[in-house]
Amino acid sequence: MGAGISTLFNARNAPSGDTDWDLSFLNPSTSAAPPVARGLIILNQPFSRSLLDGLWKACSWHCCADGGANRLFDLLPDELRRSYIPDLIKGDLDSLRADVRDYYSSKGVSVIQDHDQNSTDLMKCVQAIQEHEKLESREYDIVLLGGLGGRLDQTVHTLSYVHKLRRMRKKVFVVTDDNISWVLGEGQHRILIDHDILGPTCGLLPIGVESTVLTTTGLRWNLTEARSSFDGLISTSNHLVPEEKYVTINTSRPIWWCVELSNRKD
Ligand SMILES: Nc1ncnc2c1ncn2[C@@H]1O[C@H](COP(=O)(O)OP(=O)(O)OP(=O)(O)O)[C@@H](O)[C@H]1O
Ligand SMILES: Cc1ncc(C[n+]2csc(CCO)c2C)c(N)n1
Repeated sequence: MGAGISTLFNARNAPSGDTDWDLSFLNPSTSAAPPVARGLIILNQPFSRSLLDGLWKACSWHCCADGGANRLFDLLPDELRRSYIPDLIKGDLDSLRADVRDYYSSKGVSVIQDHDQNSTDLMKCVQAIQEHEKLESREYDIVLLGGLGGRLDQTVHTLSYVHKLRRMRKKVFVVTDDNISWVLGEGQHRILIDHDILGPTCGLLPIGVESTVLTTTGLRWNLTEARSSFDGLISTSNHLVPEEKYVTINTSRPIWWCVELSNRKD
């Protein structure tokens, strides 16, 4: 594959469909300054302190989707709460508690109520990050904390919405205590694997497409020009190979890729 290290953090300018992925922002022991701007959207789902700490540091803009602010507030001890002040709380605000709203308002956080009943709080927050990008004239990768694995309708919404966001060529990662996952657009991908934080399991999920043709390297059960579909073959419970530095995936259509996060329980 043609893309070298210099394009690692520059996927938007990479040749279409030829993308390198670096997840070093997940590793708290990686001290390098963030090479890209990232926005964190905290959704209303449980998450651990260690996951929050890592993602908070990796992102320069922080937003809570409605009840996501309750999660942030409740997870932090009083003396630490003031070190984790989001830039924005946004949603229809049917979940945000009054005490949480009062606390963050008193710290100067914008709390924006959007009553639109045709868009979810997740969508409202992505809209906010787009507005922020315009103001700052720079693009942000997006990290969603939560959104998979709770209510099935919300989970499918996250899968669908992030699948649709790929058209904007944004990097959108969905992170939970169990997984990091994102949509690989059609083409060739090379994913740098830090075995200290990723694995052992992973999956390639043909959600939102009729079918896709996959060729992989770096997995225990590789695929070669194999057609995958929701109604047919799906690679679940696959494994990373400990000796392999990269996983490569070629896909003819967009596909959800997920990889387990290790050492994340606290
Ligand atoms: N059980 C869940 N499973 C998965 N994601 C969730 C769940 N609950 C909330 N979320 C995510 O967190 C966001 C904020 O949720 P919150 O509970 O504050 O509002 P909601 O009324 O449930 O969501 P919405 O208004 O978006 O329908 C949601 O937009 C969704 O992305
Ligand atoms: C066809 C259709 N189905 C469901 C909803 C409900 N809905 C979707 S997003 C949202 C906002 C939640 O904060 C609500 C209530 C709708 N509008 N249209």
